[in-house]
Amino acid sequence: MNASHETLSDLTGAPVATRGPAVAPEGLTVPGSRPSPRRKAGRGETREAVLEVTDLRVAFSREGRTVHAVNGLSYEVRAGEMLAIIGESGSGKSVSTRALMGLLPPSARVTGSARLGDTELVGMSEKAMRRLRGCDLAMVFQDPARSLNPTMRIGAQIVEAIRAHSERNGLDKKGAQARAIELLKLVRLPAPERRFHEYPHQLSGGMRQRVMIAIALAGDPKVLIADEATTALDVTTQAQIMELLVDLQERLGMAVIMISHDLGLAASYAQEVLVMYAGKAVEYAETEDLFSNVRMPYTRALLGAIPQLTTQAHSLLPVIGGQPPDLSALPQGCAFRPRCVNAQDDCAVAPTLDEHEPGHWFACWHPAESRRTPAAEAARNGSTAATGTPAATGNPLSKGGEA
Ligand SMILES: Nc1ncnc2c1ncn2[C@@H]1O[C@H](COP(=O)(O)OP(=O)(O)OP(=O)(O)O)[C@@H](O)[C@H]1O
Repeated sequence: MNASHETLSDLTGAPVATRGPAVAPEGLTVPGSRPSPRRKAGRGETREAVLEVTDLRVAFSREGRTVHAVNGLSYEVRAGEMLAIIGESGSGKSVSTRALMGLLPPSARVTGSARLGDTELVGMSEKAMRRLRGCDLAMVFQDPARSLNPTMRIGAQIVEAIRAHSERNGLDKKGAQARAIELLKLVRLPAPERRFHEYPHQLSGGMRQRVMIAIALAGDPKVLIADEATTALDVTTQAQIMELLVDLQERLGMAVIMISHDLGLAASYAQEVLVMYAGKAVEYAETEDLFSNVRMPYTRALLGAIPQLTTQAHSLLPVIGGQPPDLSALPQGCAFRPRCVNAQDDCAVAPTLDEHEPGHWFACWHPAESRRTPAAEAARNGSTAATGTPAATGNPLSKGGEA
């Protein structure tokens, strides 16, 4: 844990969010007033990368064929920040993160590198992975009802998770119970002492997801992966859970990888966004930069596939014309070529993911025109100075972004 961040006991009972973004009356952070995201490449980045993924590949053997689900994925996540991984269904979002957790079936072959601090995750033995999983690296899934044991009280489930890490935390049963209550307070479950003794079916969907987050926090993770963690929730609860994650990430100095098909959520809460197609990163930038200056035709298509970027659109899965590629017979060149409005003959050669503008990476020979022309930049800087507010932060989609 980063020493500059608060400890768990500092946090429980302490007032919420004493620095950083503005605080809503209920103590929840306000997405529109979040601080500007920072990025490594040449912008004076100060925060450390806690997870560095390099050329990650995952292939499954299935019925005599090889399914190339992840095809050379690289990114990094820093302490206290959120990276959103977005993309169509089947683009490799879940497989790429499950590979980090060692949660893939034996038919999966994982290569490349994923370094969590000094620890290499790829190729790690199951025994070592069991020690690390839920500890340095934790995951929250879409359906808390299925992840929780319906026959166990929630307190007992959290205590079990804490006790699983007793080698590290040195807590006996009583200490673990006290910590479980602290965790329930930390995730702002109402009436934590009472809820401790309740069963999952007595809680709402949002409360159950808070319990799952408490379990994920039991090992004091450096990186929390939220795989469609709010998809099953109504829009209001979704926002509350996202705000909770943002708050925890900032206060505990934890990095969060948010996997989502919801571009609006990514735009509202993440510092950086990585867009995946056919198991590859095709666009990668700070959130505001990406959504206000989309260069990759696939990202544009994803944005264009959302009928209206209103709150109602939050649960819609973007669907774009044409079929996603067959991952066991990927086409030569750019995998998006058959569906791309800008495709030309030279797309038969695969473009690499390059940093075409400072901090803005994309893999395309014929991208959309950049909005970062000198004139546009001058106008943009002028308008930001004129308003005196972090106009470029928050949810760019709701501020007349690229969509
Ligand atoms: N066990 C498996 N064997 C073979 N192929 C698999 C296996 N698990 C996943 N895949 C394939 O890997 C590809 C990527 O799947 P993944 O679940 O990562 O997609 P995703 O982007 O998370 O999609 P969604 O948003 O629908 O969850 C898919 O084509 C999927 O069919």
